[in-house]
Amino acid sequence: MQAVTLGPAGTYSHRAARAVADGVSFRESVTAIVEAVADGEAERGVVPIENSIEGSVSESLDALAESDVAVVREVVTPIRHGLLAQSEEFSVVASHSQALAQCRDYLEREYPDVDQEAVASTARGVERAREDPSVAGIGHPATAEPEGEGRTLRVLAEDIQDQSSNATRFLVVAPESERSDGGGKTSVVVYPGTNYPGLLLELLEAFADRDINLTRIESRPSGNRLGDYLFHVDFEAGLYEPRTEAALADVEELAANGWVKVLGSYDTQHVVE
Ligand SMILES: O=C(O)C(=O)C[C@]1(C(=O)O)C=C[C@@H](O)C=C1
Repeated sequence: MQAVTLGPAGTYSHRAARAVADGVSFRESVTAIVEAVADGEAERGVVPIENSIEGSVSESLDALAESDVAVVREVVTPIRHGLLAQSEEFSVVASHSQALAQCRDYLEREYPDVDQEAVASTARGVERAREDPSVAGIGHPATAEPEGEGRTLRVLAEDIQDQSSNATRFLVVAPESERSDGGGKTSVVVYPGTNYPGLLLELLEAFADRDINLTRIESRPSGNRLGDYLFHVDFEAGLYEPRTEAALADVEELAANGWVKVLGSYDTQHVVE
């Protein structure tokens, strides 16, 4: 199985993708990854969806809501950041915005005068540090060694994330035709297309009445107008279960003026390294 994920080589997404695919190639954004799967260019895509410190990756949520793909697995992996540079003498830290945010307190405490630069991925920041002595990157410590040509960086500090138990959840996306009914979890996106007192309560009751545990609910702007939202809902039940069918029938009814996108059922895989 071939997968596309966020590049270049050495990103945390790459580490997650390696656990589910034999071959991995790269794109520059999560939107491009989801599009590659939707357009049939790739069999699988691996995108970060949520981090235990920084919360949701909104670009991934929006790409899932906008494209016709299925979710076939989730991968949860610990994120332990290192600070990598040619020497202690740097004036810029370059990394993915999520990684910079996960290390906010550390950077403010240890390097208050250093500028922060958001780049497309942690590996892209490490690449910048390899080329430029005034730049440090934040990334997996193993990326201090280049995969091919290039300078080996010093690992100036390890475990610099603001909470020791930092973890990111990735979703594995597949073509829509591979959507599965089997699995312990299911993801749906609901656009009610209406707004009245108690709407959200009714949405939640559809699951509560069937004793289905929600693991996440996240609202995102629909993009149509201010105050108009769609909801990403993840829950602990499979589409094959009658209680899920009953809950989703209620959800379809309350979204009669909008739409419900069922992304599919899947299981969780924990990847330690
Ligand atoms: O830049 C990377 O290494 C990525 O794979 C992206 C990403 C993210 O978007 O959250 C993945 C895991 C970490 O939380 C930090 C960055």
